[in-house]
Amino acid sequence: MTETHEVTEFEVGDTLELTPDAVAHGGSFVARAGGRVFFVRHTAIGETVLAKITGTGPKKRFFFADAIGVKTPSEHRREHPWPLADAGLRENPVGGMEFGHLTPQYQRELKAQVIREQLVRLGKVSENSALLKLLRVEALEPSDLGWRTRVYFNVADGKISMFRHSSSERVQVQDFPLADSRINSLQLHRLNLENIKRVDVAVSSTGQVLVSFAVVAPATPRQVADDVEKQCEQLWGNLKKQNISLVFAAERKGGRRRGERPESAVRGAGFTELTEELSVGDESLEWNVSAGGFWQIHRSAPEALTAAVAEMADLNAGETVYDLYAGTGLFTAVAAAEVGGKGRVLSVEGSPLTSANARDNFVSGRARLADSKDTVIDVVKSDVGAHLHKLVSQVQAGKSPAPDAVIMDPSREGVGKKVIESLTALAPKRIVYVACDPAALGRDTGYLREHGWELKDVQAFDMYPNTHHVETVALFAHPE
Ligand SMILES: C[S@@+](CC[C@H](N)C(=O)[O-])C[C@H]1O[C@@H](n2cnc3c(N)ncnc32)[C@H](O)[C@@H]1O
Repeated sequence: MTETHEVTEFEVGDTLELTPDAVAHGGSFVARAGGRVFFVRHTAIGETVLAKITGTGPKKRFFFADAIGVKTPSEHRREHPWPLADAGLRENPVGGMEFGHLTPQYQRELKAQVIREQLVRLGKVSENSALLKLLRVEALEPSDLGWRTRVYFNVADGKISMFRHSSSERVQVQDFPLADSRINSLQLHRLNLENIKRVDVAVSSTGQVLVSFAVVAPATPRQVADDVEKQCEQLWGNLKKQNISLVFAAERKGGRRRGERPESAVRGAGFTELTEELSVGDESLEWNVSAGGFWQIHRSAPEALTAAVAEMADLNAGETVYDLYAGTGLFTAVAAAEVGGKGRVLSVEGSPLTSANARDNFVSGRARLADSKDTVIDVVKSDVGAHLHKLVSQVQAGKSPAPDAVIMDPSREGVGKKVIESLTALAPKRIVYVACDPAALGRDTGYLREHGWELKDVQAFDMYPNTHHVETVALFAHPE
């Protein structure tokens, strides 16, 4: 017998009462009403809200909605730390702090639920697995604010601004509570930024501040630089003494023509790269990172992630390691010290700028410890999939050493099927997967399991407090 359910027709703009019963990947919550599924933002599991429908899925099979009023609040609610991002105070709040209305501990519980759900649903890991039952998302620091060392602002009417949640509408801002206090203390909102489209600010662990301005044509970086530098000096005093550098570059629109040299201007302290540092015992590792090059954005991420990766990779002296999606070489440096002078590390990164940073960091020796002084480190600028494809035949022909372990830390889209096929052919003993998107990790876990790999360990870190994002580190190996 077929059961029939009455289905209510809904339209964008309708309001209705909803009580979510689960958290979804992406920061919304799942609720059901009138035979339909709703993905509701700015709420929590178990609370009843008045929600307004903001969009629909294909054939109106599901709907997107925003909570616009709370009828029965969750016990996990708190006052949002940033009124501009508080959906309780305004419709269409500023984005970037979509979990701010929830206590940090509850945010971490939700993130753990999302990781578990993606690993079970897409990765086909058993929901009864002890690894998933024991999974907790660890806080990196006591405070859930002030952790971002990299922030960008758009410019609207000459003033720094940020986008409303899922919108291209910009709102002028005075500060950003997730930003490191050194960024907020610059009071960038006091600058008049005519002819500037975007401002990127980065502070390093060594106390440098790099402010990059994207200049809109027909104005040129040099035309804009003197005026902005003057304003910055009035606001912050002598830039060299303050260790602040200003970089002005033409806004990049659809890439540049071959051979075209971008005009740029540098003012203040004059550096265009930041030096990042990580203490390791009595020594320290250093990496130079260009403006626009990749570095982990949470202040404590390098320490937490290198510890988790080193523990899971469990490297031995003399081993060969691949560090894929290697950035400026954070994990390459740690792996090189573990495998020592008789080992080797292959560091593959696709961005020309970031890969050039990595090369320089290892050639100069700044990212080497005494133990890795003589380690062979090959820095390759390439797409990971394309390079692994080439390596499979080289390794099989005995022209290149097979990897004992692979570390991979892709961008949000994950690694995909082809990379996993190549890795399976290369047959490392361990694969450590650092994932910033639980859905991509879930999907890739499914592919890895299809190729005989087993999930052996999983740890998660709250590297993005007050947002729905989370970082997961997973270990895969073949069954014993
Ligand atoms: C999340 S970052 C990780 C960087 C590094 N592991 C770290 O912790 O500093 C991912 C890096 O992968 C690079 N990347 C993304 N897709 C790539 C691809 N298909 N091939 C090579 N590199 C890629 C990006 O440029 C970025 O530097």
